[in-house]
Amino acid sequence: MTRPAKIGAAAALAQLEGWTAADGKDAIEKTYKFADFNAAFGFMTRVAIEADKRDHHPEWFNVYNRVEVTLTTHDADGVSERDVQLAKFMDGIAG
Ligand SMILES: C[C@H](O)[C@H](O)[C@H]1CNC2=NC(N)=NC(=O)C2=N1
Repeated sequence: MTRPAKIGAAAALAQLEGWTAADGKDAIEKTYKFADFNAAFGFMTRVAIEADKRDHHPEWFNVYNRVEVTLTTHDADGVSERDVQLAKFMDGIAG
């Protein structure tokens, strides 16, 4: 796989809805809320399988029905198009 280019949080946010820039590092964040833990963990499971296929993984934190996600690309030292694509996948299945 080729090394991804850094596009930066601002360029990523221009292509997304409901995401914000992280404090202190070049990353994008979103908090998803689901009906209950089952729905939240179902979302995480679907994302986990897709993320592993892409070899591009989220930083995330879950309590009950809430999933806080941070996306960045270590190889790019910031946000890349891979983060935009994973964010769009997450938004597409979050319902
Ligand atoms: C060694 C491993 O393939 C790399 O660390 C991959 C894995 N998953 C990754 N996920 C994310 N979000 N960013 C990366 O730079 C990244 N790099």
